[in-house]
Amino acid sequence: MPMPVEGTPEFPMIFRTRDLTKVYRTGETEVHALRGVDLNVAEGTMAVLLGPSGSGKSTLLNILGGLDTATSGRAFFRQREITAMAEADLTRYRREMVGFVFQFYNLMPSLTARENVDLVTEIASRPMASDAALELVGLGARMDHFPAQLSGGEQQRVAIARAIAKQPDVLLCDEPTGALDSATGVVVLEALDTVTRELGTTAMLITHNAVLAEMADMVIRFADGRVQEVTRNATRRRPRELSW
Ligand SMILES: Nc1ncnc2c1ncn2[C@@H]1O[C@H](COP(=O)(O)OP(=O)(O)OP(=O)(O)O)[C@@H](O)[C@H]1O
Repeated sequence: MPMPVEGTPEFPMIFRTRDLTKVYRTGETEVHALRGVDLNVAEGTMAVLLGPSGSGKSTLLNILGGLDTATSGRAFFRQREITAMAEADLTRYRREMVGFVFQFYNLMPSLTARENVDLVTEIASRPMASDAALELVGLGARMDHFPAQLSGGEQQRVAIARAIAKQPDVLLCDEPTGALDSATGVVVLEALDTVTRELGTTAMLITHNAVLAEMADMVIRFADGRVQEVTRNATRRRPRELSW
């Protein structure tokens, strides 16, 4: 079957970047974190980003998510140029469109799982119910538990529920299983896989585990601040089907 032509109305892009660069300056030192990134990510894609430590993966995700700004080049979210947004627009973009999941869960220890998710749903414009979000990640029975009463994997699933409860258009995940053993990691990735399939959410997932490439539609390999290679899988496999 021929590959669909990217960027057509039938196959629209959610993210596009053109010659995106990022230079961090600390005193006299310059770090070229991104050295010209050109990338197209189609709507509804599960993208996995692989590459050595320091190759620029987090920097790219942070710019796409409006947490950081580029030094030069352009990045678009659909028809909107992220790299041209003023601070207030970036904040609105981030709040309405983007869900983040990080390696560390950043839950409020004094709030239950449900209350942690409520924090986001209360300020979102079209949230799903917190209970429904927690059900989606398999924590329906644990909604009234505090973070200290939950395992690491369960806490990360609360963080995923929190990220998806506002029904973001895109979910950006920076090493979400980095702090978990592989058995727990599979459960967390299953939750991510399920919610993104059910909600049709585009996801970009940074990992050091090359096995996870198989759960992606699109695999982006980074090296030295550049996209070294983009490959596509005909089908995306369930995390539990992967051999770890
Ligand atoms: N805020 C910052 N100030 C200065 N340098 C930074 C900053 N953030 C990142 N860098 C540098 O930019 C480069 C790219 O970092 P980045 O975190 O994007 O890489 P990464 O591929 O995500 O790495 P890892 O897999 O270790 O998370 C690194 O050399 C890093 O030290």
